[in-house]
Amino acid sequence: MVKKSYAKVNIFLKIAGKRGNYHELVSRFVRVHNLYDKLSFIKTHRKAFTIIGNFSCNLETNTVYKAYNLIKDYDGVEEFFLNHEIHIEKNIPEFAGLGGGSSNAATFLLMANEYCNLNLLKDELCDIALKIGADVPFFVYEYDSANVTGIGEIVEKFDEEILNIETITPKIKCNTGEIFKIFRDNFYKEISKEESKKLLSMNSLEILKVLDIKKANDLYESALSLYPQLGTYEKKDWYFSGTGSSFFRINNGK
Ligand SMILES: C[C@@](CO)(OP(=O)(O)O)[C@H](O)COP(=O)(O)OP(=O)(O)OC[C@H]1O[C@@H](n2ccc(N)nc2=O)[C@H](O)[C@@H]1O
Ligand SMILES: Nc1ncnc2c1ncn2[C@@H]1O[C@H](COP(=O)(O)OP(=O)(O)O)[C@@H](O)[C@H]1O
Repeated sequence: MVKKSYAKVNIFLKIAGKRGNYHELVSRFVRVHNLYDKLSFIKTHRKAFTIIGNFSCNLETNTVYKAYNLIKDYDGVEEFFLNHEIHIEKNIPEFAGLGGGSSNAATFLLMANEYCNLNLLKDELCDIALKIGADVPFFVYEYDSANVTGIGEIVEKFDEEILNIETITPKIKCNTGEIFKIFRDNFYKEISKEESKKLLSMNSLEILKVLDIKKANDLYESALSLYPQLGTYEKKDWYFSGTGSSFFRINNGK
């Protein structure tokens, strides 16, 4: 019972509006094939819910624990996790804009659905996923590439060639909430409907040909103003994922 839990990057990330304290996104999410954690369920006699892994967070804030709490009342789930430990081999850096925690929660839901015979449909898993975090639905659908809108709940598969993505993650702990706040106060702008339609229809390689790092990610300038050290990692053909701190480039055809 082992499953890979992939990282993602945001090829582009634009803001389309406000929803309460949140912001609506227009974004292309793409799975990073060579960067993943591994989740496994291993039989145990411990008789207590257990997650084993190299995290900086405590159990209560772990996304996998949040996911467990949302499904534990389904038949057989509690019993299953009294008898199986969850092991997570962490390779995706945290606070990285690579969605590691969100990906782990989605992978856990997919595995629990299978091994506890819950028979939940993807759309039902997506409703649960959204309660954990905005990026979790993307990972539940297991698409290589998708257009993601709303605050993350609208996920539409995008057909394109598999991208060979290289990432670097500076050791800078970017705070997502702080970055959105600076954006709202100092850099706020909304993408137009026409621009949004255009980007959502273009493939990722085309998009990156026409956008530079600042135009591709509306949150980059806000992140840079909070964490100026990020600027030292800026290089030609590299882009910024989510709220950072990771930069990425595409190596297809190189
Ligand atoms: C912007 C993205 C794009 O992938 O950044 P990364 O986390 O990947 O870097 C994500 O959607 C982030 O989602 P997630 O990391 O789950 O954010 P949350 O923990 O839910 O939100 C932390 C805080 O950021 C702000 N927030 C988050 C998401 C959003 N669409 N609008 C917001 O304004 C809110 O103030 C919220 O309290
Ligand atoms: N299973 C998990 N793996 C990694 N981080 C987690 C997990 N559960 C909760 N977190 C917490 O989530 C935050 C980072 O989220 P993560 O998804 O790794 O990165 P990002 O939001 O930068 O893409 C940190 O506060 C981290 O401690």
